[in-house]
Amino acid sequence: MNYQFQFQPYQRPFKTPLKTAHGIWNIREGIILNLTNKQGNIGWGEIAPLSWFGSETLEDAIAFCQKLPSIISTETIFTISDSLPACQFGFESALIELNSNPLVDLSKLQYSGLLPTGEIVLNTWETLFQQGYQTLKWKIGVDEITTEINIFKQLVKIVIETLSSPQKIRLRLDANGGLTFEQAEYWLETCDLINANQDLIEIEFLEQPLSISQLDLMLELCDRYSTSLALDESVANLQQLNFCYQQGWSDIFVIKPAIFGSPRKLKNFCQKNKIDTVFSSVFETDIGQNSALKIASELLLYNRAVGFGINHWFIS
Ligand SMILES: O=C(O)CCC(=O)c1ccccc1C(=O)O
Ligand SMILES: [Mg+2]
Repeated sequence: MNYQFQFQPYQRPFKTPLKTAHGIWNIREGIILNLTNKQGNIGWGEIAPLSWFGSETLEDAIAFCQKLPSIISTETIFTISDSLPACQFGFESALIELNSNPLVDLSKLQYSGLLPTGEIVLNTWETLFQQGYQTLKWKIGVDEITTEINIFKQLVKIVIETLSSPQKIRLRLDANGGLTFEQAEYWLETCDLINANQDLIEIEFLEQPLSISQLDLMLELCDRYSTSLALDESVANLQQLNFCYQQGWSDIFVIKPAIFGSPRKLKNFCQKNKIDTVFSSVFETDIGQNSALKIASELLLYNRAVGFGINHWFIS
C-alpha cells in the first residue's frame, strides 16, 4: 500500500518551564505528519522526540522526513531504523489511524496529574484533587534532598489533615535518575513509614531513582523496601525494556509510547510478558497523545493511572 506523505514541525511553549533532574525545559518541539491513502482518507501522526531520554533528536527526525519521497509505502514505515524510535511511533500511529477500528474506549482510563516541583506543590495538589485526579506525580531530585523531604512530609501531613476515608491520594515520586543510592534509601525509608502508618495517602512508587547504568542497585532497592519502584529512563525503548526484563526487573515499567518505538513491537512484548505498566506522556500534542492512549488502553493490565494529566502545563 502507498500513501502520500506530508509533515510540519511545531513548537509549543510551557506556561511554566518544566524542572526535572535533567534540567529546565521551556519549549516542546516536534513534527506533525499525515498519510493519505488512495481513497483520500487521512491518518495523522506525531513525532515527539526526547533526546535527553535516549530517543533521536528533533534534527534527526526532520532530516529523516526530508529525505523521504512524497509517496511512501507500508514497507518504508515498517523498516524505519530502531535508531529513530519517535519516527517509528509517528508513522506507525498514522497507519493505525488509517487502517483500524477507531472505536477504542478511552473513558475507563484513570489519569495521573503532574504537580509542579518545589514548595508550590503544597497548594497545587488540592486543585488537581478537586479536578478529579486521585493519582498525582511529583518530581524530586531537583532541589537539596533535605529541602525536598521536608516539603514532602508537609505535603503528606496536609493531605492527611484534609482528606477523610474513603478519600485517598496515590502519589508517585519521579527522581529522573537524579538520586544517589544513599538518597534513594532515605526516600524509600520515608515512603515505607508513610505507607505503613495510614491509608489516606499511598506512595504508589518511586520512579527511576538512579541512573540507567545502576540497574543492579535499583534491583537491590526493590528487595530492601516495600514501596514499589518503577523504571522509566531505563526502559525508554524496546531494546532497553528487553534488557531490564531479562535482568529480572519485576516491579513497574513506565512506558512512553511516543518515544518507545514501533507500537506493533510494544504490543507483542506486553502481550507476551504481562508486565506491570504505567503509560506516560512526553508532552506530545493531542495527536500523539490520542495514539498513545489507544495503545495504553489496549495494553494496560493492572489499571494504573496513565501519566497524561499534563494539559495544564501548556499555553493552549
Ligand atoms: O509520567 C507522567 O505522569 C507525566 C510525564 C512525565 O513525568 C514526563 C514528561 C516528559 C518527559 C519525562 C517525563 C518523566 O516521566 O520523567
Ligand atoms: Mg519519569
